[in-house]
Amino acid sequence: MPPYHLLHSSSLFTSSGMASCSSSILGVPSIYQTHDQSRKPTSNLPLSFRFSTAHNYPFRPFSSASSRIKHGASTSNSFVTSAVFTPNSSVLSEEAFKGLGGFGNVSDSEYEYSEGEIEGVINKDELDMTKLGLPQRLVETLEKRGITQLFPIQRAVLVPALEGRDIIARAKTGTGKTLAFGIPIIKGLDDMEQERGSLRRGRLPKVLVLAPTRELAKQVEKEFKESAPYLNTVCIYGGVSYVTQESALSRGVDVVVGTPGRIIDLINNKHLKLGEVQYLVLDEADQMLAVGFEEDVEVILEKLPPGRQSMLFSATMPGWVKKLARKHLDNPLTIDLVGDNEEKLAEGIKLYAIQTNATSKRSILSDLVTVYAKGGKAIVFTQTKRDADEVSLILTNSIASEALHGDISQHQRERTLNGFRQGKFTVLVATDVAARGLDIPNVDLIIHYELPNDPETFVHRSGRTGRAGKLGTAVLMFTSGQRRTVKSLERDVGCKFEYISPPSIQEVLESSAEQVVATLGGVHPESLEYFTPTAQKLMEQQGVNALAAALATLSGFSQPPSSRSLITHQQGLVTLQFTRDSAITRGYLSARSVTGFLSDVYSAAADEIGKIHVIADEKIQGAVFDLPEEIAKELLNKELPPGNTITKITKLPPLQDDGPSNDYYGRFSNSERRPQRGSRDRGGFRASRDWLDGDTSDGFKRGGRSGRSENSWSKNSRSSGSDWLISDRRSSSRSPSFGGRDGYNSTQFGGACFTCGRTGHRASECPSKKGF
Ligand SMILES: Nc1ncnc2c1ncn2[C@@H]1O[C@H](COP(=O)(O)OP(=O)(O)OP(=O)(O)O)[C@@H](O)[C@H]1O
Repeated sequence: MPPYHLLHSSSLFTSSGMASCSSSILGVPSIYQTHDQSRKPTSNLPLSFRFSTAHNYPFRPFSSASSRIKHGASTSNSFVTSAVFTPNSSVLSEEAFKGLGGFGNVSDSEYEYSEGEIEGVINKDELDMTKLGLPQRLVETLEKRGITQLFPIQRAVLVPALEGRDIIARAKTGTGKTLAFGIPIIKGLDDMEQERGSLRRGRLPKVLVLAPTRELAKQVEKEFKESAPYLNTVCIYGGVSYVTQESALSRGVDVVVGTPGRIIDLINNKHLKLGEVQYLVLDEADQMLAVGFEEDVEVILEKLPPGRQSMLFSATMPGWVKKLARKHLDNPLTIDLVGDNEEKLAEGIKLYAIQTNATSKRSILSDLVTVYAKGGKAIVFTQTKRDADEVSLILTNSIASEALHGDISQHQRERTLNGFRQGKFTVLVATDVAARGLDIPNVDLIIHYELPNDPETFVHRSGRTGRAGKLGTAVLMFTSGQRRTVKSLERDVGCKFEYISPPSIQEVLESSAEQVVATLGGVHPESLEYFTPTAQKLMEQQGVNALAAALATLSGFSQPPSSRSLITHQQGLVTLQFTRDSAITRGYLSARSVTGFLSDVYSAAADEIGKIHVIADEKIQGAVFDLPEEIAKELLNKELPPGNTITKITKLPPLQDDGPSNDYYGRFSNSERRPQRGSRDRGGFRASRDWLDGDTSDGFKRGGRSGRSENSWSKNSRSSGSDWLISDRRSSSRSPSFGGRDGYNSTQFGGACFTCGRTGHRASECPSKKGF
């Protein structure tokens, strides 16, 4: 048997090693039985893996980018097939795909395969749950949940995991990592049970899964319980009574899933004994570090018996995770379905970015939810617990919403999440504690109400939608000062945003009406009978207006929507466009000349005007600006000198400065009370530590956030990470959530005077005007 290039933890990703190449371990008719030196890849690929959209795979792993098999050079002592299959530039050991088709043992070359070449090679049966030699009862429970075919990460992990290999793996969000370790473990337990007879009372756990958050732990527990209800799975986490967990353990247990703090407590009080653990899973290992669990994890790992099998799932590979892997994993195989260069987000997530400011973002938020979630579920991510509460409260006026963060009791958090899962309310406003691992089916929209702290958080937040192959939308809200950070984000994550404007009133009304129409479809026919006579009478009397009135009321628009600025989206303002005929008036149009013009026509308008934006079109001399509704109405009625026009517009033309340059333009940004810098609870990981394992007595002592993780999975992200931090820091000083400039006076005019150009007073109060 020739040696194969494997990805080892000893060098963590580069060294070579020996591997056996067993076949048909799952009863899969394997094309790849041995590494035959004589086989060479040709256009008839020996490697086979088919990812066809017809099978509804969670992402297009091997299709969009060319997929590569790298064949390494012969070494002096042996021929090394560096058969690293790189779907979408992912690094994936050949070992992981044993049984899926042969990697030829070939000469020193590299092959690029097109989508067409890759497709059509793998045998579909190789992903079919019924044909993998899995326990029948597992196949049946999975089938009942609609899980009939392996997802790529599950297929990649399955064979080596069943062979007993230690594994380090990563895959994109929502691609089924839980079952990737769950299926082989359940099969392993099933085999053990067959050998040893029925499961005895008081038995010690064979499986330990460590998760960084309670919610994630509960989810993994759920996945095990739903897939193998015949096993006893116990979830151990803080914030709830010890008694239930202790008695569950004493009854005998197969799988323990939990957060490190409570697990340590139960080990210490001797209710949890790890002496028979045969499988260890470290889920979201990098997150353990981020939330300060590293010490606990190390203590737990020391207590596990040697010879167990370990699997480590991690989105990034900070030094601590590498060290952990080196110390506690045995010659692990690395499976990376994300890769360095390609997009880190799961396929099917459409990304939008919208520039907002402190004043407008709340009103824009509810419109974004209306237009982009279309009545489905949405999660809004805020930076702080306080923001989560406030935003949820404000949204509740128009859309049913609840907040979720670490200050909410464990029981309430579970109620909230269940309510959201069941569709009792449609918008969850959460801090980043909900960013990782939460698997809530059919979340249509993610809104980043505040920029995430780092690219990984962006990926994980966004990954709460577009799960298991479904489509989803994520919208990033940012201020003008954060543009650079948004660009860094695109670079780091390998994604592209489509920049959008706030939804227009028309779009909001249309979406609301569509949602009402969808709800109408759910009215029970028997209920209809009660209302039909009245409906008929109304139709006779009012025709289509009757229906329109019903739609308007149900949409929450029984009163016409108030006007809204197209520039700031603030209610009660109207955006007007001023143009002058360049044939009549020569010269450059400036903001000051617009104010001057307005002063002559209607001075109240000049006094009340917000920031003036000059139109970016060489052929048009014009500008747009906001005015309060009443003043705008008056102005529109004024007679203007020939060659000048003022109109109310419904769509913004391209503007020279691309919208407001900071959060302090014109009087209209003053209306919102701004909290003082420092008075905010910054939330973040440290503050959210109690969410994770809140029952531990030492609270945050174990370290909280241990600094930003270095990311060795991605060469790019390390270098650009510092960019990110720099731009983030820079932007945070301007961030609306921290109140902007120190000493900001909420009653003071924040814009520049259009007469003299100085800040701090309006044109009407301009000292220089007195001399006119
Ligand atoms: N083979 C499959 N077929 C259909 N659905 C599946 C399959 N495997 C997993 N799922 C479902 O896909 C969803 C996402 O799975 P899971 O939560 O394990 O993803 P994940 O990769 O761990 O995501 P994250 O990185 O966000 O934690 C779950 O609802 C799960 O039940």
